[in-house]
Parts: sequence; C-alpha cells; structure tokens
Amino acid sequence: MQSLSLSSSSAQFTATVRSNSGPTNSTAVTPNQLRFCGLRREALFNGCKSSSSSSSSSRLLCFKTTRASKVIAGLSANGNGNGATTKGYDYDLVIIGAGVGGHGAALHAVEKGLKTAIIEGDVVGGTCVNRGCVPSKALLAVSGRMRELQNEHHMKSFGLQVAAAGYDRQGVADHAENLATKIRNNLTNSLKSLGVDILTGVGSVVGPQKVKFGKAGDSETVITAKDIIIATGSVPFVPKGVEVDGKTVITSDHALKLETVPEWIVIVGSGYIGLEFSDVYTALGSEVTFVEALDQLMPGFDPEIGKLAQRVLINPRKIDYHTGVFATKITPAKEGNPVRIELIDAKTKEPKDTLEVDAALIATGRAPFTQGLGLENVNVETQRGFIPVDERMRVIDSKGELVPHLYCIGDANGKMMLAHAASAQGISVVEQVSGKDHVLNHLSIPAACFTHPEISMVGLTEPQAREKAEKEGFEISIAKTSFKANTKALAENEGDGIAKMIYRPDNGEILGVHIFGMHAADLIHEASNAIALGTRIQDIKYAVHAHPTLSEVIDELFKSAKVKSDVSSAVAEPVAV
Ligand SMILES: Cc1cc2nc3c(=O)[nH]c(=O)nc-3n(C[C@H](O)[C@H](O)[C@H](O)COP(=O)(O)OP(=O)(O)OC[C@H]3O[C@@H](n4cnc5c(N)ncnc54)[C@H](O)[C@@H]3O)c2cc1C
Ligand SMILES: NC(=O)c1ccc[n+]([C@@H]2O[C@H](COP(=O)([O-])OP(=O)(O)OC[C@H]3O[C@@H](n4cnc5c(N)ncnc54)[C@H](O)[C@@H]3O)[C@@H](O)[C@H]2O)c1
Repeated sequence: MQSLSLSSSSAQFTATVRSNSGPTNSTAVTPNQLRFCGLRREALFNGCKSSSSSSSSSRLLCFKTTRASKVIAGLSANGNGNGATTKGYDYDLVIIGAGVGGHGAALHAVEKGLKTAIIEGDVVGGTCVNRGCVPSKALLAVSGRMRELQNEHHMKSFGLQVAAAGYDRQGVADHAENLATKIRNNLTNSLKSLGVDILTGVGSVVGPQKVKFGKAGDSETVITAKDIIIATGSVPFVPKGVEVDGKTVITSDHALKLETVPEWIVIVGSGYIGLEFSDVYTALGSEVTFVEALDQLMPGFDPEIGKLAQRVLINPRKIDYHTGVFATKITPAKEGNPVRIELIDAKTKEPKDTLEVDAALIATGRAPFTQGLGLENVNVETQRGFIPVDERMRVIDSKGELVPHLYCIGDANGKMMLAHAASAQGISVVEQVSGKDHVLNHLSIPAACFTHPEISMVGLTEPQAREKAEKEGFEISIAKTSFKANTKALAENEGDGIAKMIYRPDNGEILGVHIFGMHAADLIHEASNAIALGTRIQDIKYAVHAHPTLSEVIDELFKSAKVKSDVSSAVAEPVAV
C-alpha cells in the first residue's frame, strides 16, 4: 500500500515555502537551517514501489521552518512572486508535482499572469529529468557512438580506421547523472526566475480548491487556489511474483545508474524502455534476452515498422527472445545462484521455460503515482490507479461528474505516458483556466524510441487506421519512402530506414506517419505539426526542403501520396517579386 507519509524515524521534515520572486524572500529559512534530510524517495512516498535507491538525485532537499502558513499569507497579501492572486485565494493555480508536466504548466501559467505555486515531494524534474528521458538519452548517446566505433565495416566504408573502442563504465554513468543534474538545475532555475513558488513537501487535496502540503501530520500547511492541477506522474510497474533487489533484478530507476554491465541480462517487456536499454546494453557488450508477453516484439509499433526494426535492431545483435510468455516469478541472484526467471505460456498459462541469467530488467510499463492524494475528499475514485479525466483533463468524480477547478495531467491520467504529452496537457489546462477553451489533439503528439537507428511515429498505426476507416466508411492509402534513396542518408552510410504514411486519398488527411531510420525522432515533427494544424497532403507537398537533408525523406513521402482531389487550398496565386 502506498501512503504519502514519512515513516523514517530519522527524518525530520517540516514544510516550507520558497518564494522565488527574488533571492531575498527568506521565508524563515537561514542557511544553517538548510540541510539534506537524507531521505530516499521511498521514504517520502512510503510504500510506493518506485524502487529508487539512494542517490543525490533522489534525495529530498528540505528546509526547517514552522512558519509556512504565515509565509503563505504574506505572499498572498503582498502579491509577491508571479502574477496577482485572484481575490480570496492564496494562488490562482497550484500544481502538485514538479515533473515535466507540472513544470510546463507552471511556466505557461506565469506567461498568462497567473499567480502559481508548485508542490514537489522529491526533486524538481520528476521521472523524465531524474529517472527517465534525460539520463536514458545520455546512455543512448554513448551506445550510439560505441556501436559506430565498434563497427569496423561501417568505419571502413568511410575510409576510416579506428582502434578497438572501449569504455569506462563509471564515466558513462557519470555522463548520465551529470546531464540529469544539469537539466534539473535548469528546470529549477527557470521556475525560480519566473517567480513560481516551489513548495516543498507531499501535496494532497483536502477539499474543493484546497490543498495541503508538507509532512503528513503536524506541520502541514493548507493553501487555497482557484484551480488545482494534479501532476504526480508514475513509477515502474513491477508484476506480482517479481522480486526487485535493485542489483540483479532491477527497474529503469536502477538501470539508469549503470552500476554494472551484466554479461547476460533478461529484459522483461519489449516496449520503449526494453528496446532502448537493449540498445545500451548490447553496445556495452551484454547479451540480451527479451521476454515479451505478446506474440511479437515491440507490439506497440506499427507492425511493418516493428518487423523492419526487428531486422535491424534485434536480429544482427546479441539478442534473443521469447514471445507469448509471461515472467511469473523472478528471484534475484543470491548465495552464488543466478537470477532465476520462470516463464509461462501467455495463453495456456502452462510452465514454458526457466532462465538463469546474471540480471533482469523489468520494463513492463509504469503505474500511476496517485495514492494518498486525498481524492476521496472530492469524491474521485481512480481506475487502476489512474485519475479519470475528460478530453480537457478535467477530473471526473465517481458519479461521472466533473470536479470543478480540478485537473490531472501527465502519467497520472494515463492518456499518453510521454514527457511532452504531460507538458502539452498542462499548457492546455492553463489555456482553459485563463479563459480560452482548448482541447489537445492527442493524435498529433509524436513519440520516438531513441535506438540506433531511431523509431518515431505520430497518429494511427496501419491496423488502427484500417479499423477506423471501416467503421467510418472511408478509404485509406499508404505511401512509403526509403532512406536508401536519400543522398544525406547514403553519405552517412545509413540507408537502413523507411518512412510510411497512412492517409485518406479522398481528402488528403494525414492519419499516421511512422519513421524508422537515422534521426527519425527529429524528422517526425513535420508530420505531427501537419496533423496538429490540420494541414492536408495536397498543401504540404509544395513546401520546399533543403537539399541534401534527411527531411527530403518526408518531402518524398508527401509528394508520393496520391490524393484524388489534388486541389491545394494553400498555394496562392503566383506573385511577382
Ligand atoms: C527510462 C525512461 C525513459 C523515458 N524516456 C522518455 C523519452 O525519451 N521521451 C518521453 O517523452 N518520455 C519518456 N519517458 C516518460 C516520461 O518520463 C514521463 O512520461 C514523464 O516524466 C511524465 O511526466 P509527469 O510530469 O506526468 O510525471 P513525473 O515526471 O513522474 O513527475 C511527477 C512529480 O510529482 C512528484 N509527486 C508525486 N506525488 C506527489 C505529491 N503527492 N506531492 C508532491 N509531489 C509529488 C514526483 O516526485 C515527481 O517529481 C521515459 C520514462 C522512463 C522511465
Ligand atoms: N522514448 C520514449 O518516449 C520513452 C522511453 C522510455 C519510456 N517511455 C514511456 O514509459 C512508459 C513505460 O515504458 P515501458 O517500456 O516499461 O512500457 P511499454 O508499455 O512501452 O512496454 C511494456 C511491454 O512489456 C510487456 N509486458 C508487460 N507485462 C509483461 C510480463 N509480465 N511479461 C512479459 N512482458 C510483459 C508488454 O506487452 C509491453 O510490450 C511507456 O508508456 C512509454 O511511453 C517512453
């Protein structure tokens, strides 16, 4: 059971308010009162299965003060910090959780002139910055280079000779940690410089437009806000029967620290995390075995892209796999015995195999971090832990009605577990609370897997588009282009790759775009922006792309589509200049 209270007896925690409108709002804190509590994330969010182990990045910076509520009153009365408060409330907007979702919302709120506070129980930046996107991309930057340097054939094709490539594990781990620290500081400073009040402690909802934060019990502070956003994120999901010890059976929280590079590691789950870590581990010399519950690897991707990705990212590497099986019991290595993994058939549930390996990474999805948020005080029941919301991120109560002034964004609502989706949802909510209706089109949000080469996508997969077309009675067509025909890709000796577009030939609407190839993660935005802005193929195909660039792969994709009524609405009459 999760509960948002402190259990560590050594932990002395008192809440405070840091007003960031300037360095001088001391809010009863003097430098000698500032100290590290030495609390791990688990201690703060007691019982939560986040499995973070102790590190500077997962410690809580806490301040000793007992004057928090006075400070709040002072802030409101003075109109100190960002914006001017709506009459009768301490803040216009209070956000619980300073991950990328909360951070994006806070920045936009200040731009809109809202007096804003953000409550954080751990460190600013949340999963993405401290235990997700940021450190993982640092490791992937290393794996990309290692892979290239180790590929003698690839190097020779450029006429290059490279001596055997090697790496220093601690150096690689430091690169990831340093990057996380840098980005965390950047995020914190951006909040401070805009005058967002960072309130340290565990936040929860105590009633309509009312939030408390701090240590559960004696030193909590209640604040009021015209609007409240819950942005409390997620933690690794660990299936029943799996014993995580943080050393030999690990989640991404541990893997990102790269404390070891096991000779043989099983990765349970071949989604984003599994795939990205397979890229890292194999580049650093590990052998990988995937265990995937569904019948194919990478089940979340467009099947055609998945197949090609398997040919390039899995088959030629030191990777084997078991599909259609569940890992039901995983026991960490102890007393000289290896990690033991018991597999059952996903359909018949019959025992299938037992693997004995050096380590196992559990990459079976993420669980929302929503317990202990006081949702019962506003009559909200979670669904498998996720907070139910409508298309405007407005929280829905147990009777199916909207809870006024309460929103939930990011991983905690489960709509799309991506950093930029969390932030975009936050911005959308701020637009609404500032008086402008806004609905985010989730089908225009791109996603990318940062393997070498990368995979990216936006909108529907081909099977999803076919299903929709059948239901709604329209035709779909597919266009494809290859990186093999692209000058820049060939100059880089990176011809492995395709771009695929699913579209409506009757009106030129783009339904989905999927790219596998060099820099696919950067290339997808032309398509995602087109979908977001409602741009049709017959218009975008006239846009000019620099030569020679990888983006010509996408240019060719648009140009090769066959739209029946090929009448451009955007191409203006020729103008003499
Ligand atoms: C290994 C890995 C790699 C990833 N890579 C990518 C990627 O490349 N691109 C991408 O788009 N996404 C990636 N993601 C997903 C991305 O990290 C998440 O989608 C994103 O972090 C969600 O943001 P959020 O703001 O909803 O929640 P979080 O980032 O989880 O932030 C929630 C914050 O709320 C705080 N909090 C929770 N409860 C309370 C409370 N009661 N009171 C106060 N504070 C509280 C937490 O401490 C945390 O700081 C990755 C995830 C992982 C695990
Ligand atoms: N580059 C990125 O944007 C990026 C990178 C990492 C993570 N993420 C986000 O983090 C979230 C979590 O990533 P993830 O890879 O853990 O989840 P995921 O949902 O992408 O993949 C989980 C995989 O595990 C399989 N699985 C689940 N239970 C299993 C079991 N008991 N045995 C065997 N297989 C099992 C599922 O079938 C699925 O293929 C994702 O939603 C993703 O959006 C994004």
